[in-house]
Amino acid sequence: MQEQLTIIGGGNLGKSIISGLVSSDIFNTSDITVVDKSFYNLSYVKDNLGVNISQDIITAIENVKWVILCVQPRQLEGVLNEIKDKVTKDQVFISTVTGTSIEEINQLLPDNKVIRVMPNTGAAKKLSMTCISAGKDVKEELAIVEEIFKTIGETLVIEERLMQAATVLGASGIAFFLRFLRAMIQGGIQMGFHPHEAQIIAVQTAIGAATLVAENGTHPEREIDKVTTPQGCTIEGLNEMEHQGLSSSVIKGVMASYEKINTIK
Ligand SMILES: NC(=O)C1=CN([C@@H]2O[C@H](COP(=O)(O)OP(=O)(O)OC[C@H]3O[C@@H](n4cnc5c(N)ncnc54)[C@H](O)[C@@H]3O)[C@@H](O)[C@H]2O)C=CC1
Ligand SMILES: O=C(O)[C@@H]1CCC=N1
Repeated sequence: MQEQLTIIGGGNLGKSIISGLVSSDIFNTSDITVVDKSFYNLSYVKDNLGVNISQDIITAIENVKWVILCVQPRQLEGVLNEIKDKVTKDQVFISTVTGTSIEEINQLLPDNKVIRVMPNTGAAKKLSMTCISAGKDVKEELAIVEEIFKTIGETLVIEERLMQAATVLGASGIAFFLRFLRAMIQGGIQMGFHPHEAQIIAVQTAIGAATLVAENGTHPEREIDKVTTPQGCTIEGLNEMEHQGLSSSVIKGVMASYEKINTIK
């Protein structure tokens, strides 16, 4: 793409998105700029990702078509107030900011098209799940944003009312799956593997499990049935996990996260 892209906020998610984008070829590296207050984050970006860096937010968005907002919810209002008198109508704002609606952003940037996206840190490996929503009048830009995020993983266009749920399932979901993975590794160590061996086995098994469902399109329980030999060790382990509340605690955790997200500002 010939146009330029600026990311405001080169923190955890910003760095993951940039890592993915520089290893895809949708933008030239020289057309990507990261602006951040933190020199520490900027020097990481410069040294490892090779894109332009800036601490001057106004200069960094000048003549740039696409602006990704990637700051924490509490930081967003300050950023929008800083730039609102300098933006031009043709600039499109792509917000990753949790819990902030398109309408709220349009209150400060009334003349700009705004698209909400919810990627995850898998973006760094081009394995993001990115949910996207936009208003009715932004069809053309929505298609381009889909194209951009498709280069760093899977995308799904959703209604904006589902953005909070997408955040919990798809973005926080990275942490939820990793906690389960950690528990598997701990079990492996207790059975006698060195931690690094347990990690190799658990990680590859997780990739295999997810790939079976992704590529076969089957329900997870169908793939579970293929593993559970009658009276075998798998069903013994699964039933004990359920007696201890595995599914129930995961669903309760997801819902606690969902309740919290509606209070974030
Ligand atoms: N970390 C994750 O996995 C995900 C985060 N999100 C959302 O993305 C947004 C960013 O999250 P993180 O990257 O985790 O936060 P972070 O705190 O790691 O990064 C935010 C960055 O913005 C910079 N910043 C703050 N105010 C600024 C300003 N006025 N001008 C320039 N730079 C400024 C900070 O220095 C920091 O580097 C949040 O709204 C978060 O809820 C969404 C999905 C996943
Ligand atoms: O924990 C958070 O609030 C953000 C949103 C999803 C991932 N990190």
